[in-house]
Amino acid sequence: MDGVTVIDHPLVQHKLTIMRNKETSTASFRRLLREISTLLCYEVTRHLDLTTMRIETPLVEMDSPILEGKKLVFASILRAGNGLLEGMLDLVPAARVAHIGVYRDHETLMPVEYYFKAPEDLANRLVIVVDPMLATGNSAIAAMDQLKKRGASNIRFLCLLAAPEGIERFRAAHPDIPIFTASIDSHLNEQGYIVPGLGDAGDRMYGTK
Ligand SMILES: O=P(O)(O)OC[C@H]1O[C@H](OP(=O)(O)OP(=O)(O)O)[C@H](O)[C@@H]1O
Ligand SMILES: O=c1cc[nH]c(=O)[nH]1
Ligand SMILES: [Mg+2]
Repeated sequence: MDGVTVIDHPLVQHKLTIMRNKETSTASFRRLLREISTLLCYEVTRHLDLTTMRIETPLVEMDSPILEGKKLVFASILRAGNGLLEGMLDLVPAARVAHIGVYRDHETLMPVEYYFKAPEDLANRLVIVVDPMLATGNSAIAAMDQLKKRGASNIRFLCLLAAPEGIERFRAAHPDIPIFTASIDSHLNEQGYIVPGLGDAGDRMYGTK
């Protein structure tokens, strides 16, 4: 699918299967989400620009490649995005962080925005937005709208599961933003849940249901 990268690494798929299993405990689900996010982070950052740093090895001086971590922003769509965020920060501790509070109204499936805090000068940074679920796409689209309103123009979206309906809507609204996901699932059910899916990611992470 155009603009969508499916991260089908065996370790990712193995962990995802355990997360989908309804018998998996809250503690295990949270740990797996953190583990899987480091693997997904590896792929979503694959093409990042490097600069060089002059260092001395025990033998010689050299210009060695280094990431400009401060130029990177990880933006978590609350709440469930925080599960991905933690593993990403394990790998890139110097990244800056944005929090975007959005939940979807269970009746209308429309996004309700309640919080936004991001580093300044988003225009000069790569923003990687994380949320485990892309269902209707409404929450992610709202988050991207907010980031663009504040100047962000170089954005990527990382999720764990995506529904075809959400991908289509997201790509129509934000064709410039590539999507990275571990799976494109079958469809959305009448309540807007991804099938086969893994249920409500936030509730499974935090044990709120
Ligand atoms: O693509 P959509 O149809 O908008 O659905 C996806 C959104 O739903 C979930 O969040 P939820 O609204 O359950 O909030 P929570 O993370 O606070 O539980 C998920 O983490 C996404 O943000
Ligand atoms: O299946 C879904 C859809 C939206 N949000 C979730 O957490 N799960
Ligand atoms: Mg949410």
